[in-house]
Amino acid sequence: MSGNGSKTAVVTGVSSRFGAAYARRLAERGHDLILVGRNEGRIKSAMADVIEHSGVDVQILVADLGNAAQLAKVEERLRADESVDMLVNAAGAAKFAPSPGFDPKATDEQIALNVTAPTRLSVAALSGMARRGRGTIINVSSAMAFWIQPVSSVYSATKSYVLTFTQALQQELAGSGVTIQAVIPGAMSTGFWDGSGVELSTFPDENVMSPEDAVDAALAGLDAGEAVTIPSLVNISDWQAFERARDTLSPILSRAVPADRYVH
Ligand SMILES: NC(=O)C1=CN([C@@H]2O[C@H](COP(=O)(O)OP(=O)(O)OC[C@H]3O[C@@H](n4cnc5c(N)ncnc54)[C@H](OP(=O)(O)O)[C@@H]3O)[C@@H](O)[C@H]2O)C=CC1
Ligand SMILES: CC(=O)[C@H](N)C(=O)O
Repeated sequence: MSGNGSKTAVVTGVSSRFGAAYARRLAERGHDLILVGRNEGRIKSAMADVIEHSGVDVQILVADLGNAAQLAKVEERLRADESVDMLVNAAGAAKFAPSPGFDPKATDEQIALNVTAPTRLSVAALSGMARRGRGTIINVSSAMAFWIQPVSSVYSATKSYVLTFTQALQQELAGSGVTIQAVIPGAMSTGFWDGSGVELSTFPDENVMSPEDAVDAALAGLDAGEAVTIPSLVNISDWQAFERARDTLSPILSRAVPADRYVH
C-alpha cells in the first residue's frame, strides 16, 4: 500500500473468462492485482496460471458487490491503497424477462451490481487517482445499451447508465491525467447467459466474440486513446455519427416555449 512506484489493478468479475482475461493481460503488463469477487475458490481456479506463474503480486478481496457493507470494504481499499492505478469494473449480470415477470429482489440485485457497484467503485478510485494525476478506470457497458429488447428493460437501462456515467466522468476528469474508458462488448461466450433467460445459442456464431478477443480489442482501444471502445464495430465512423447526432440534439432540447406541434 505504499505507492512507491508500484502499480496495482483492481479487477472485478475475474471468475469469468472476461474479467480473467483482463486480469491476465494486466499482469502481463506488469500490474500487481487485486481480484474482487464473491468466491475465493472460483477466483483462484480462474486465475491459477496468473497466481502461480505471472510473478506479479496477486491479492484476493472477497466481496459480494451487491451487498452494501461488502461493497464499502472494496471502496475503502480503493481509497486507501495509493498503489491502485487501474480499476476494471467487469462484474455484471442480466436477468432477461418481460417486466410483469420481474422478481423485485433479482431486479434490485441487478441494479446494485450493474449500476451502484461500478458507480461507487469508480468514485472511490477517482479521488486518489485525481490527486496523483494518473490512473485508469475501465467501465464495461454493453451492446444492449443500444440493442434494446422487450426482455431487456432493466439490463439495457443499467448498461446505458454505465455508458452515460462514464462519459460524464470523462468530461469531469478531462486534463486530470486520469483515463476513463467505456467498453461496449457485443455478445460473448461466457457463463453470462446461464440462467439469464436467453440462450447464447440463439445468437449466430458470427455475432459471438470470445471474451479474450474482446478484452484484447478493448485494451488496444485504450492504448489508442479511445474514450469508448466497441470491439465488434467495424467502422468507427458509425459511432462518430451517433455521437454527432447527440451533439446536434443536445443544445436544442431545452427552450422556454413548447415546440409548435404541441401548441394549439
Ligand atoms: N457475456 C456477454 O455476452 C456480455 C457481457 N457484458 C458485460 O460484460 C461484463 C462481464 O460479463 P461476463 O463475464 O460475460 O459475465 P459472467 O456472468 O460470465 O460473469 C460475471 C462475473 O461477475 C461476478 N459477479 C456476479 N455477481 C457478483 C456480485 N454480486 N458481486 C461480485 N461479483 C459478482 C461473477 O463472479 P462470481 O459469480 O464468481 O461471484 C463473475 O465473475 C458484465 O458487466 C456484462 O454485463 C456486456 C456485453 C455482452
Ligand atoms: C447481446 C449482448 O450484447 C449481450 N447480451 C450483452 O450486451 O450483455
